[in-house]
Amino acid sequence: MSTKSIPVVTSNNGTRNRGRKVAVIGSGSWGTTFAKVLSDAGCEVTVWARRPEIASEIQVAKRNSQYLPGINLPKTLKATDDLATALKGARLVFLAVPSQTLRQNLLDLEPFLDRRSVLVSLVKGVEQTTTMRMSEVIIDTLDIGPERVGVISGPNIALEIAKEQPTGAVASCVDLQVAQEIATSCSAPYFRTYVNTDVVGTELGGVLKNLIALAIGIVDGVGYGENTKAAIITRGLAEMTEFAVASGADPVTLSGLAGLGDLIATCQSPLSRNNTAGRLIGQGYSQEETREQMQQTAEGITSVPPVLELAHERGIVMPIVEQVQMVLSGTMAPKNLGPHLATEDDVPRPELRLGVPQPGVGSAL
Ligand SMILES: NC(=O)c1ccc[n+]([C@@H]2O[C@H](COP(=O)([O-])OP(=O)(O)OC[C@H]3O[C@@H](n4cnc5c(N)ncnc54)[C@H](O)[C@@H]3O)[C@@H](O)[C@H]2O)c1
Ligand SMILES: O=P(O)(O)OC[C@H](O)CO
Repeated sequence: MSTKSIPVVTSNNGTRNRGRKVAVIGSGSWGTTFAKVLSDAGCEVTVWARRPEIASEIQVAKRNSQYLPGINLPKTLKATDDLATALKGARLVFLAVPSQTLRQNLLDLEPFLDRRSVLVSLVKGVEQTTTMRMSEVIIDTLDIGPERVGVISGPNIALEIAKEQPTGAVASCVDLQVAQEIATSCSAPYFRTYVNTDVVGTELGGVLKNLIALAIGIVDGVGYGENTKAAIITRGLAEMTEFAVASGADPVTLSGLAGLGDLIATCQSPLSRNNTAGRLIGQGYSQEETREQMQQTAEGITSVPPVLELAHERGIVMPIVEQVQMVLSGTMAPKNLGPHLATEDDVPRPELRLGVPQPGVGSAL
């Protein structure tokens, strides 16, 4: 056997990002992990933590033992509980807080923002009270143009990435140059970031896969096997695509990392909080008991009602998401969730239609 050494894949972003100051708002599992990615890509990173004890543990011990047990964070990573300190000199500001608190967090940080800064959402939820996507919440709250707002999404289970297991993501902004700047800042040797300008599709991929992962968790909790799960994933992708296209997304985005890629990761991983929440509900725990058991954010649970509200407005049928809603509200037993009850057809329908689903031209579902 040859003893030749195998070349190690490295990134030159360490030098490309030299001197680039960035801030990460939120120090839960994803905020802390993403701060590590940015640091490993060569950026000068400061994380803002709401709780002083978490800021202090990251700053001093280079650990976040509540969210990333056993992970050593980069020596250069800084943390603070002071927004002004975190945002000083940051051209890129990455947001990693729960979707339902983002609006208030933005109001709090607005006085300290550089006027040229770009805000990048890492959040995969919808605001319940307004049904807005996170990029819309940013634009609405800060009254800034879409060229100053980006989104990053993809198959990104935090703990795997914190262990430097390789994966990819997409950085999206209506301005391609800004998307490229964001992608450069977070391209580390184990984290490959692609670009697109389809903010709607990139963002909705991350929101909608959580709802399908809840369904997968529910049937897993019931004890159903791989056929049921494969059918839900496949039909789930069709629901996601139809909803996203009706919202203005490019269907191609939904077959990329932010759509299919993230759907696979979230539906397969026992580390996924949405998958886990679904599993607990499938095992018979109430929504309240499930919330109590979950120590971390499961965005899917709060996104179901606003997504269905938007689907009804747009004339989109989402049988799997409707079933998840019925299970969550206690009007359907978890064992009844599955593609067999999704529709009642007089005449069996074709499985797939060629071409792109068009809003208002009959449902692909
Ligand atoms: N964890 C992942 O693998 C992952 C990956 C990609 C995207 N995301 C998305 O990132 C977002 C954040 O998720 P997470 O995994 O970091 O969640 P988490 O539950 O691990 O952490 C949430 C953080 O927000 C803080 N927080 C709670 N209320 C707050 C408030 N009012 N103001 C400010 N901070 C508050 C918590 O203290 C915690 O630090 C979610 O939208 C999630 O979908 C998570
Ligand atoms: O743990 P979840 O279910 O919030 O999923 C985490 C990420 O979104 C996976 O990409």
